[in-house]
Amino acid sequence: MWVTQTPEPDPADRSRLLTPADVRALAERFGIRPTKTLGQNFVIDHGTVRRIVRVAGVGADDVVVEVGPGLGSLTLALLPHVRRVTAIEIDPALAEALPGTVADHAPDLVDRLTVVPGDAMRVTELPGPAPTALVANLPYNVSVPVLLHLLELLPSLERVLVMVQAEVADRITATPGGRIYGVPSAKVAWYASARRAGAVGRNVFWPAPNVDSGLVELVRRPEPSTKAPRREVFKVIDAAFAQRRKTLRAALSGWAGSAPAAEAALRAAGVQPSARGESLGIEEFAAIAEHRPE
Ligand SMILES: C[S@@+](CC[C@H](N)C(=O)[O-])C[C@H]1O[C@@H](n2cnc3c(N)ncnc32)[C@H](O)[C@@H]1O
Repeated sequence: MWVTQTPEPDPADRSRLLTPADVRALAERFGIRPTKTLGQNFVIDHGTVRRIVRVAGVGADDVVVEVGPGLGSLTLALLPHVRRVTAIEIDPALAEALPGTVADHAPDLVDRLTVVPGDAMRVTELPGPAPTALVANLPYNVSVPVLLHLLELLPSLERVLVMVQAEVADRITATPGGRIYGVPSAKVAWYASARRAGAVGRNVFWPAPNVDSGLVELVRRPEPSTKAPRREVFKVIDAAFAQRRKTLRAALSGWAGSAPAAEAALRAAGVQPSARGESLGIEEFAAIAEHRPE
């Protein structure tokens, strides 16, 4: 269940959150040297994790998936407010350490936590009740594929609040017609409506990344009504943006088999063959996929 505003947490919650000194001490204790390849930038700012929880609007009925709990900064902020947190962590040392950290900082909440060690892009099922929300500070190098994989795998996810690189936040939330509208914007639109939900500076992390971050909120909506399977629609999107400066007639000729076949599919879908992919919404991509020549 979604509440429009989460009440301010009890001030006692603050003592459960990780301070900058806690984060460094935990990393030291577990021998964690943050790596760029795994996007390991840990949040050291109480205000940021509390803000993420507040903007996510999660409440006592929510089963939250968190990707990349790291040392537990966001996990500890989430646990007091929700029914369960299922945390998927690829780094075995971090996955192993997390229950102990939660037991130390919030012993009464450790029963609400399930840690799933592994790659969030490869999970095929999750233990426990169906998740209702994804709330995460995503690893930046894989944020879009992780998001798309979990939206597809977990139809019960109603809402998502993720922190991603600012530029990626712009791309996910872009609407047709602009220069930054592209594959992430169109594919995410298959599942959800997206909006920017705030900016976050780089200094809230240890180590600080070279870029600022942005919050993105997604709200699940019905998939476009089309007879074409999602994979086919995504093939059209990939082809349209692989050569985004070309007309759709040219860009989709490989997908359709020839330029005349692409033109026929576009006309049947009510799309101008001289248009470019950046002008199309998800419904139009779905209509084109539906008219793929036999
Ligand atoms: C940006 S850090 C966020 C850590 C923590 N949530 C925080 O806010 O301090 C990203 C985390 O994702 C983990 N990670 C990276 N790639 C992953 C993947 N494919 N699946 C699951 N976790 C991943 C990293 O090990 C790291 O803990």
